Amino acid sequence: MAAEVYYQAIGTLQSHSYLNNLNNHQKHQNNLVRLVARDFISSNGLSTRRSNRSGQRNCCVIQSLASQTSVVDPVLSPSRSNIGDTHKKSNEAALILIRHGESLWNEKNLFTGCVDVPLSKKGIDEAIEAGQRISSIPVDVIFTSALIRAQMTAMLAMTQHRRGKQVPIFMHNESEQARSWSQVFSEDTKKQSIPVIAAWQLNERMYGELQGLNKQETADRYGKEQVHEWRRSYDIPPPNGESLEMCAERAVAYFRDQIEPQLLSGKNVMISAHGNSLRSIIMYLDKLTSQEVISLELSTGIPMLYIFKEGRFIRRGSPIGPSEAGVYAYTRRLALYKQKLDDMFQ
Ligand SMILES: O=C(O)[C@@H](CO)OP(=O)(O)O
Repeated sequence: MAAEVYYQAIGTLQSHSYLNNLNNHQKHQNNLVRLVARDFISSNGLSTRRSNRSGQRNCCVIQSLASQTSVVDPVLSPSRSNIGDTHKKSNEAALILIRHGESLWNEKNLFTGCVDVPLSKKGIDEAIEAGQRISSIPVDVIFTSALIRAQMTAMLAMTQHRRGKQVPIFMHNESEQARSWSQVFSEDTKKQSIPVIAAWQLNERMYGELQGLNKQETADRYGKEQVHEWRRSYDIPPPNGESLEMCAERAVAYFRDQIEPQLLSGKNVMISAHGNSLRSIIMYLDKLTSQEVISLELSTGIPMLYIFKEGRFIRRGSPIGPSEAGVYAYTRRLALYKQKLDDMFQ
């Protein structure tokens, strides 16, 4: 008999907490659940029918055509970690995306774009909480934008990680001198570090002449619809700024050229970036259309986990907390990593 699984019951998929659309929250939540379900289904050879049971509007019922719907993968030891494993080539890796915590300009409701503004007090707390949520997920390499709010978020989050001796270290490759002056001369110390790579290509989309303007005042002046078009349409740029499409050209190209090879080699990657650079990357990962991406909203400081496996990205939601069992059941590799951390810190 075919097994029936409610989408929300697969581990603890928390896509809804990742979304923060103030006006159409529920509608977008349903859309995203459908989109994620569609991807899950296509990557698992399943078919769908919509539940008509009351109270389950968000649940896309997945009916397995196969005899099982297990999300547990073959045994693979965790990739390089501080707990004594050697780095093994693997076709599976974790990918964590985090939009930076609230910045001082988010707090003031100002268009920020490429202006380099730090986190607010609330943003600092959000980054620390994000770190707690992912503290038992392996991270081998970190990519951040060149902007301080994304870098603060990554570093604050990593202060919460249970990684033991590993230390995140910014790579300075901007010149030969920077490279040479930041060299590490101990192989052991190198093994105990997590490279942090800052790339301008992951920066927030450049907001042109809107940078520094108040979002509400701009809507009052130019009209809500015009401002919504500037903020969320795919291919309409704000005055002298980048459209999401333009932002995607550099952010997705960077992801494909620099980040995918890391995942392919089995390294677990964290990316700390921005609302729009991440929307463009998620559009690529989840194969969203230019219509679908309009309703994709990301909250500040909420991490999202993907599993990269056999060339596919499988969205696994946002871990609620470090001990959330469901997240670690996604793959045996994650479960083993967490188990080793638990044993170490007993
Ligand atoms: O101001 C910005 O840079 C961005 C993200 O905060 O705003 P928006 O919500 O329009 O994408």
